[in-house]
Amino acid sequence: MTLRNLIKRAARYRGQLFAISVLALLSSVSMLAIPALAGMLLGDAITGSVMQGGVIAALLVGALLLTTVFTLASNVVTATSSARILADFRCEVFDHLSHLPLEFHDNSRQGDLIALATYEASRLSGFLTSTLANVPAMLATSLGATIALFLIDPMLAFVVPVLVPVFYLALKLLSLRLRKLAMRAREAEAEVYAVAESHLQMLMATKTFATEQEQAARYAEVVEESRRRALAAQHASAAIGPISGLIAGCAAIFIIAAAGTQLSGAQENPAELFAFLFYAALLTRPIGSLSSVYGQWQVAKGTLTRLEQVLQLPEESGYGESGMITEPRGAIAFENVRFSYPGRNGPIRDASLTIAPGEVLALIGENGCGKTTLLKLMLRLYDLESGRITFDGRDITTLDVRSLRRQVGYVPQRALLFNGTVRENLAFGYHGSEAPDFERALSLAQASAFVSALPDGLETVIGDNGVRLSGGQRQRIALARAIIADPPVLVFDEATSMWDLEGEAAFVESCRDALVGRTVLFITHRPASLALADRIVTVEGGECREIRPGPELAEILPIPVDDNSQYGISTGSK
Ligand SMILES: Nc1ncnc2c1ncn2[C@@H]1O[C@H](COP(=O)(O)OP(=O)(O)OP(=O)(O)O)[C@@H](O)[C@H]1O
Repeated sequence: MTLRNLIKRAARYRGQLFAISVLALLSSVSMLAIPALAGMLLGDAITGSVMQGGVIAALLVGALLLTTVFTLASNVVTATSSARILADFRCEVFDHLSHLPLEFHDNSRQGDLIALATYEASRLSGFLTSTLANVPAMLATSLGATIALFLIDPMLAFVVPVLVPVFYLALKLLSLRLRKLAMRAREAEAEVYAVAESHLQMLMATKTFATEQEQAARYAEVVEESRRRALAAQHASAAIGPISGLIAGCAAIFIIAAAGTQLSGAQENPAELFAFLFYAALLTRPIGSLSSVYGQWQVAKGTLTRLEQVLQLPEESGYGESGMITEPRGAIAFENVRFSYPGRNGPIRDASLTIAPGEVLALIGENGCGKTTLLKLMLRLYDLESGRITFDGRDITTLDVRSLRRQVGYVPQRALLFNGTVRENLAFGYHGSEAPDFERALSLAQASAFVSALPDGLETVIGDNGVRLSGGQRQRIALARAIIADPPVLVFDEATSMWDLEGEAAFVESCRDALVGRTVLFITHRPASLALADRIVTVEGGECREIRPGPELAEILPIPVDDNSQYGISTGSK
């Protein structure tokens, strides 16, 4: 199964792999001439035939030159192809990972996936180009050397087949152990990536809790484990070459001894004796390499299995040509929606909710009741257990997910920014053909003042996750980004939770006009934002329930009734 997968995968690069094989073959063919010529040269030197010796020496230099040129060319093509294949593997793994459902990512370790897309992919490309493509040349050298030995002494015809099973058995025993060790080494290496990544992400917490020593100790622990496991695998792998070399060496001695009677006449023809010895020596090289190919194949098999495990996972459904949304209105309906995360019961049990185009709806409810989950379900980031969600009356499962998601400007609880300039971050979700209106979006998101105060304005680089900005500033950039995308539906998940009250009030004010005609869903408990809502819905016990203005709303809101009125919310108690 794995071999078939590898062949399928390698088929895409047959041109490059063929070129490597041919060059390596040519190199080994020219190399095969060397023992015969060297034998003749030595024989002539002993018998004193100087004239012929000059020609043979020239031929020998020619064979050496050819071998060097072909080996060089093969190495260059190997390096070029390996880099190409690695780049393709990386992109394929990355592309597949970004199309896998969120559920997969929720249950995976990022470090593990990064290891897969980087060093595991490089291992496989190396195996294909440096090892597999050289197998024909190794076989050709072994076969050529064996034939040459046969021609010199036919008695070997009986000796060589006897050696094959001995080789096979020794290799089988070694490689079984190697495969297990390589798998364990791979797991430990992935753990090193995972711990390093998590440590860097948690650096702020590490510093504020002053746990640098504990983190360093934890990292040293996984590094040590990885070192031990890698060493064990390398020892097993390193043993294969010398052990097979030893067997091959013993075999060469055995062959010489077995063919001793024939070679006793060597004094008359020393060229044959030398050629024979050189071919016997030449034979040990490809046999040693072929046996380490076997070991490397065991390691590559582990890598390939892991890659296939991920690459065979089905991508999110809904990526297709059909189900495009051409004239969005922004009507959304949840109909008896039920959804549970894997291994959990809930949080959404039977949620029904209808949102009209252009309506502004606030979702409230206690922590963990399922508000964010509802928004994610609307974006089809997870599949429902039962019920359905519609967009403009069409079941979202019949829509192209990209088309659906492009109708929605989603601002998550934690602003997701990357290490680029403010401008690049703002343009991240923009698909329009005209230049995006940065100024308007920044002004709506109350971000114009602070962005123009940044050292390079829009061109300021904001660091990983926008670390060089404050929490509220990050949220403003994330919000401006959603506005720039100009979608008919805007979804704000606690998007202003870090804003100062003044900024939030100004945002609400500017939204009154700017967001007219758009469907807006937002999760918030902040009165200023709630003031925007046409309706307020709470999520309770996995269901949605509308809250009418009145004492209930006053009870839910974490501020006095009088303060609510200041933001234009009617609690009905006056
Ligand atoms: N990826 C996940 N896998 C498993 N359970 C999850 C996942 N995401 C959320 N949950 C669980 O689902 C429940 C609802 O989470 P959700 O984020 O929707 O709550 P919320 O109402 O938005 O909460 P908050 O007000 O704290 O943001 C919680 O109990 C949470 O533990």
